[in-house]
Amino acid sequence: MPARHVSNRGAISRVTSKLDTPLLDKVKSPADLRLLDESELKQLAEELRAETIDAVSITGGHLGAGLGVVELTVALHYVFNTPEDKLIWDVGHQCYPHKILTERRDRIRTLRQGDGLSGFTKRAESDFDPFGAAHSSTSISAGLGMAAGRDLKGGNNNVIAVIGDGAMSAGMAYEAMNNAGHLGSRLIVILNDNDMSIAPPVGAMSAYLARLVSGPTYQTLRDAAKNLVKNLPKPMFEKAARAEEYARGFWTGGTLFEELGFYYVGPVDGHNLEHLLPVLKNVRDTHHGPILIHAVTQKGKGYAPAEGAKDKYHGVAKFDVVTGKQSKPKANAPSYTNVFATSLIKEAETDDKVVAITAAMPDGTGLDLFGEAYPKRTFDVGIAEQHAVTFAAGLATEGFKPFCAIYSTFLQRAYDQVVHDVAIQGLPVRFPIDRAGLVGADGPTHAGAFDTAFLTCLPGFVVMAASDEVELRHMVATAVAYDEGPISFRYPRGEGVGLEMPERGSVLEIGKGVIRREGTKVALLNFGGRMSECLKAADELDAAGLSTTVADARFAKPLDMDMIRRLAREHEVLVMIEEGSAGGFGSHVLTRLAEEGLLDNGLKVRALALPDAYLDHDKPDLMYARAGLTCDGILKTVFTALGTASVSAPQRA
Ligand SMILES: Cc1ncc(C[n+]2csc(CCOP(=O)(O)OP(=O)(O)O)c2C)c(N)n1
Ligand SMILES: CC(=O)[C@@H](O)[C@H](O)COP(=O)(O)O
Ligand SMILES: [Mg+2]
Repeated sequence: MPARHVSNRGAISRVTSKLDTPLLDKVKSPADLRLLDESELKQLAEELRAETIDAVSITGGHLGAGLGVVELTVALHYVFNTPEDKLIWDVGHQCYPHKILTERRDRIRTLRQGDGLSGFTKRAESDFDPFGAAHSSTSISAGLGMAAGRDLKGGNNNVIAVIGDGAMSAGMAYEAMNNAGHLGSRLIVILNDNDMSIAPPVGAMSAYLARLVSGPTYQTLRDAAKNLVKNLPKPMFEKAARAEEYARGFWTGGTLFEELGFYYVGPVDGHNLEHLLPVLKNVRDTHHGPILIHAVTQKGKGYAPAEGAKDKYHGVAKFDVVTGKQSKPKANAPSYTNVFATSLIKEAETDDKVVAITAAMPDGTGLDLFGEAYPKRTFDVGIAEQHAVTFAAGLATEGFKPFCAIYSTFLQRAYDQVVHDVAIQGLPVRFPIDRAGLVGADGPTHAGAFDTAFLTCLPGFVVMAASDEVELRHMVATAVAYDEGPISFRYPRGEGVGLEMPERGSVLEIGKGVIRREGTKVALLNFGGRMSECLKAADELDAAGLSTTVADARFAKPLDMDMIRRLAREHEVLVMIEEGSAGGFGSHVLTRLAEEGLLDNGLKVRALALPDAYLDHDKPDLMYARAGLTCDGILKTVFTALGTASVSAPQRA
């Protein structure tokens, strides 16, 4: 049964460009691009860069990465016969120039908006997107699979995977390269080395690449490369194949890649079409493989505000093109991320066992702040979530209190490590889970939908969710104090509700929830970030004469069964609400109610969770409304349970 995708089917404006782009105007698709003369491509790239900047200034999104691959995008679609030749973008956040060149320029200003273009590559969106992305380091595996499929079918098309230096720090990339080297498939990997991840890169790989790029050969080549590449033997590998070593380590010797069975070509200047085009043509026409082209680029290239920014404008709000000034909405309250980071810093002041781990997301998780306070107790392991979890487990065996901070969606990548290396051994690793629930513009690939379900099924795991920023501060303190085994606490992307914050969190009693307001007929049992919607619904239910209790479960494991039994016995309707998929909090409550016979006496019980579907990107509130997880959805559920569906929600003033 195909997975369902739910999106807003409303109309959306297709704002078109007002820029003067005479060459780009001729290019609706790569077929048009390939009609241009090579001498026109430099100007086309400049127009494409301007269009990308203008579009993202309106939509916001991932700008820096796309600016870094403008020339590469033009060269790849010019040399290769896309979409027959498969072009895969790793992570896919750099795909905006690609989308503009592949029949989507007229929609590029709908990027990341409801019913608009996805911010990543997406199969359902275009034949030019052979593989969906957004989580990093998948492109080589997918490309190798396509190459193997091609060979089985006797096909002859090329497969090209473009992967960044950051994405190359993930284990999956090596698994794929190792297999590619073994298979000897005709696969082209382009390492887009801009010496940047989201933050400056970490790890031995980035040091290795820096050596290759800074090596004397490359430096010399960069000056003389123009002549050299023009005289490059065609195809270069046939001529050099006799000198296997020479062929594999062409120009500068990418030993690491050669050992994995790749022909290494590079480094080449990824912004110089006169370098790129002959190399890509040669690689296209050779029958050797797999080949890795090491392209050196600059994230944010060609836009001064991006080039000058520490994060190279990796992810931006709408901005003024002239000044680069981003228009970020004024925050009404500190973000959950900031509350987590400041709370952890506070705890670490008096507990030197507290350490923190991030997988290449220091800013996004707030561990950049923790790292400023405690640099020796902060570890950025690169885009390597699997390693991060087991590394944290190792720290826990040494008596430390590791806070392994990974977004919900990215924690999915390390699930076996969570089970095998942490849970089964009962190691006290702490999991701060940011971006829990729906995240909005990043869409289904980044939704934090499944962590409650995949953690509550693990014996010995303590699973918490913060219903506001004060609760989050308490949960950080609780996680520091709890040393009996693994513990997680989830919290949403964005701002808190604007509460007065205690200086320091209080340690919560494990497995105990709290009643926020007392009623007698309806009970709303909330787990996580829907608390404000529950309180709004309770106001409306009270106004409709339906006295309503609101409880904060705080824990999905262990459940506060004393409180749940009381709610079930003392109310006619019990509704559980969570920002997660089925199989999580509500499912476990239902199971326990059934086991204890609490469903036998006519209790009207409903479990509100995310639908069994992938929700396309939009504003989070609209997505939650579509999921039935807002005040109106709760009201509708209660009235239907009471059989008073005809009683519509009281008309609001
Ligand atoms: C598995 C996974 N972890 C983390 C992220 C968050 N993330 C998005 S882009 C990025 C950096 C990618 O660096 P690189 O591959 O060098 O691409 P660049 O942005 O430099 O073009 C990260 C860590 C992700 N998309 N997937
Ligand atoms: C492309 C990618 O995966 C990250 O840049 C992600 O989009 C960050 O998400 P936040 O904006 O929620 O930090
Ligand atoms: Mg990079």
